[in-house]
Amino acid sequence: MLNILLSGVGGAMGHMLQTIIGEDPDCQIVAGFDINTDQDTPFPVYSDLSQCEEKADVIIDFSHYKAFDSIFGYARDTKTPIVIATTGLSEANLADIEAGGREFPVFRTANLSLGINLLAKALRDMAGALEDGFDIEIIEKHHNKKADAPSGTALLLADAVNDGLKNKKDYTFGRHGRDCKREPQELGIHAVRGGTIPGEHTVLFAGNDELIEIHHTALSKKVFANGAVTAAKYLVNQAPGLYNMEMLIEN
Ligand SMILES: NC(=O)C1=CN([C@@H]2O[C@H](COP(=O)(O)OP(=O)(O)OC[C@H]3O[C@@H](n4cnc5c(N)ncnc54)[C@H](OP(=O)(O)O)[C@@H]3O)[C@@H](O)[C@H]2O)C=CC1
Ligand SMILES: O=C(O)C1=N[C@H](C(=O)O)C[C@H](O)C1
Repeated sequence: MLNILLSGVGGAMGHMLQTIIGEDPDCQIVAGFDINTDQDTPFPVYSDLSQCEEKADVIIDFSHYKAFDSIFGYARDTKTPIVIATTGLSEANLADIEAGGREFPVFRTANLSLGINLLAKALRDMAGALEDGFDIEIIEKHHNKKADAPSGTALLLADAVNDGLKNKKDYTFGRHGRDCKREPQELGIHAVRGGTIPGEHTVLFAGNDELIEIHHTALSKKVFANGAVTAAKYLVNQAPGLYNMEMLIEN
């Protein structure tokens, strides 16, 4: 039985994880973490993890960038493997993750779907081949409750494109004004928010008289929750290090 500490219990993903883990005979949630501990759960929820007496095999974190120091600090102190799905992390947070990976297993990805990660791989190859003459723009659409913009996935896809380019692009976040003509070195990233959209990402390669559009739609939040449980099962068997979805897929 895999014992999980769930971070972000009261959030949209926290609720989806409780459903998915509840249906999995090989996993259970033994404790939770959230800023709000007044949750209707069969396991204890802590806002201060120094109070947590339960021992988890792995932590799954879908919370908020402001929660990062608490949840990651607990993982580091207890050497508990952690799957970090939260987006909007700072450069300092990423440096902590890098350092933490030298001491215990750390899995981080901005998107736990198989499709987005296969797409990222394909974009790395495509970008180099289309380098000359194509302008690249990324458009992401999410629900109206999303805190961060652009999405972590849009940045993941932009980084994958840039990895494949000899001449790296500069990211331009949105575009408005009377004097903002597109420059060739720009890679535009645009965020749309509304309703309950679970997550859509489109990468445009716009050339002369031709347009390539590569599109991914998450049809529900389930795809992320299932991906998180798969990542947790994979991570508990790993040595200290940094892990991501591409590594899991290739495993
Ligand atoms: N990598 C991936 O595949 C995916 C990543 N995500 C990411 O996961 C994160 C959560 O998403 P989602 O569930 O939709 O967001 P929600 O806003 O619905 O949930 C976030 C939860 O974290 C809690 N929280 C907020 N601030 C703190 C804090 N300082 N300390 C502890 N807990 C806190 C919230 O409490 P309260 O409501 O009281 O503020 C809430 O319960 C986001 O960063 C999102 O981008 C989402 C889906 C897929
Ligand atoms: O907040 C969300 O909902 C999502 N966040 C992730 C992101 O920022 O890329 C992943 C997914 O698109 C859903």
